[in-house]
Amino acid sequence: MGDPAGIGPEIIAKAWAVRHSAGLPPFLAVGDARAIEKVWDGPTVRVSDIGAAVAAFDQALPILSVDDAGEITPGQPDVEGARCALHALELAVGLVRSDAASALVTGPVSKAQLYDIGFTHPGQTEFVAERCGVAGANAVMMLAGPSLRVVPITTHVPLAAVSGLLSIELIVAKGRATARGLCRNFGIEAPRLAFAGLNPHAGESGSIGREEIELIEPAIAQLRAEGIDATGPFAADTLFHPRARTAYDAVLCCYHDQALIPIKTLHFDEGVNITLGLPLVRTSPDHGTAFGIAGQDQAHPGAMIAAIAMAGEAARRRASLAN
Ligand SMILES: NC(=O)C1=CN([C@@H]2O[C@H](COP(=O)(O)OP(=O)(O)OC[C@H]3O[C@@H](n4cnc5c(N)ncnc54)[C@H](O)[C@@H]3O)[C@@H](O)[C@H]2O)C=CC1
Ligand SMILES: NCC(=O)COP(=O)(O)O
Repeated sequence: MGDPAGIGPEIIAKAWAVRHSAGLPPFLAVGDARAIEKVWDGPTVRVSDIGAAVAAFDQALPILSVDDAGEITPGQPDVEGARCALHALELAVGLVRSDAASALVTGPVSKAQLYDIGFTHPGQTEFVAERCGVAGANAVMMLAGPSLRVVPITTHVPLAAVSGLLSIELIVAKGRATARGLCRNFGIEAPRLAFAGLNPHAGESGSIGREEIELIEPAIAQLRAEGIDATGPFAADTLFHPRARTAYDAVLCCYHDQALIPIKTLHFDEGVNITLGLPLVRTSPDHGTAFGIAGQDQAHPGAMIAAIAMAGEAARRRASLAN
């Protein structure tokens, strides 16, 4: 459910309300049931296992309730809410890791609130990866919309640290995991990866920065030697217009905003955050807690609906690959 004071509860309820027209697979919410009941007056049912959730899904939104969020006031996050969000995340990861559920869809959490309670991971991506025993470099944050998929190679780090964090090994690891993830989760058999440069004009042959020559080009060469269709580095400013987007299946970007500005500009109400490289399927709406509108019935559920739909499709595709 994410932070109980954010818009997570509302968009889950709104997704349930359109479950038939959106063709969503059965799902249950994990979190404090009161957070949903405060912002929505539709039918809910508290369940204690997945079987009960599936049986109830048609009639009411099933909730595996973690009743420990304290006083919940939409728009006003606090420490108890952050602890409840983390507790719910841990429970939900366990349900999927144990195969009781087929996929994990996380709600938006407040990173600042989580850091305040001692959360040491940059985000939920790295937390879930660790719980699955996957090294951070091999877990890929992909943001996907109908006409664009992007991957930030570095994620929640200060911009000033990006250049020092980029390495040939990291770029190759992200490229490999992205190619494999596009195949397993999206059914793209020979994915085309484009790499963005870090510097203006992709470094202008080294005169505006050397990361392209020293790091990105050698990484692309290594990926190509492994049979992966990797191209670039391209100047980031001309990578996202409609014609450019027909030439690749995903763009790997050097830092967070280089990737997230184009996807949120194009697909804010339908963007999905999917973690590649995990043994399980994890998706999330590609937006945050939106505390400023929580509890006001203003939250658009589109990205949550798309995240649930993508999780269902990826789980089905992976199951068919395994058989
Ligand atoms: N996957 C996750 O858990 C994510 C969590 N966050 C967290 O969210 C918190 C707030 O971050 P912000 O940068 O303010 O981003 P945000 O996405 O929460 O809000 C940015 C703007 O978009 C609006 N907005 C967001 N989702 C909306 C929706 N579904 N319908 C209508 N309007 C919507 C908000 O009202 C606000 O004006 C931060 O603490 C951040 O850590 C941010 C991104 C992803
Ligand atoms: N901006 C994307 C984002 O914050 C995703 O974070 P998380 O899914 O790793 O928690």
